[in-house]
Amino acid sequence: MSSPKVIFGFHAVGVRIKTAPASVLEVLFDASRRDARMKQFIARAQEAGVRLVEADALRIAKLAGSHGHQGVAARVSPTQQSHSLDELLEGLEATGTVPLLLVLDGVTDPHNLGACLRVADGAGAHAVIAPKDHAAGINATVAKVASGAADTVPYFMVTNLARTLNELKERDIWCVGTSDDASGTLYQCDLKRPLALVLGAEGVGMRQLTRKTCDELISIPMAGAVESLNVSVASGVCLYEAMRQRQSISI
Ligand SMILES: C[S@@+](CC[C@H](N)C(=O)[O-])C[C@H]1O[C@@H](n2cnc3c(N)ncnc32)[C@H](O)[C@@H]1O
Repeated sequence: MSSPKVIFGFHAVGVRIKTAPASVLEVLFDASRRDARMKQFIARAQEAGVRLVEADALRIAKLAGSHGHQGVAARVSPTQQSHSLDELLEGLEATGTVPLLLVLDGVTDPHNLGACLRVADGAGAHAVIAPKDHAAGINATVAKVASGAADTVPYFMVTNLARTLNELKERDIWCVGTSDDASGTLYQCDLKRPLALVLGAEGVGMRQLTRKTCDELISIPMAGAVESLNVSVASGVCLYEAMRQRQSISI
């Protein structure tokens, strides 16, 4: 995963300071903001020993390339993803951890990818996997929307998604595809086993080959007039159902 050179927003910058302070080259903050959130942010940055630079909102907006910076932006060096997908899976196997993976087949909108990473982090997914072609990479917008999860959830972009799904199946990871026209539902599906949840692109859903490669297809019940959910919302519904089943929490 190559991280952005500039990240912005309280969450994205705060998580980077917390998880990889050495990669933070400098943090620019809007010196005219004197509110409690900014004061707390500055105190934590000082505690972590990162370089703080006072700046005005215009300079921060220019650096961030966006007005959604909340008065905070950071120049960061890329954090090297320390492992490959294989190494990650072997690590899970070695520790007896049941894999929970989110596979996104062609999600191109950075806001959707950011939201998927955020919910993957929330639900404890071990990685997000996407094809190299036809998918968004991690950029500053993704990092901002992900609120720090772009630094905590490994994102693997693979050359051939169908081949990767077959490799997951060889490792006994059950590949569950999601589509609003599938006859089985999420709630009938056993999500406690080693699992890859496969979601499709914003407009067209999963590609045919991806669909065919899945072990099972499921739908999320829709009670209203709208046919489908946004992909990040669907990711959240599926991942949290997996989390609920695994923790045997009743809701
Ligand atoms: C906006 S939807 C795409 C809808 C598209 N018409 C299709 O054929 O899947 C994006 C993705 O979210 C997931 N999704 C959305 N609503 C769903 C539902 N009701 N059941 C299962 N998956 C759903 C699927 O993975 C879908 O590919």
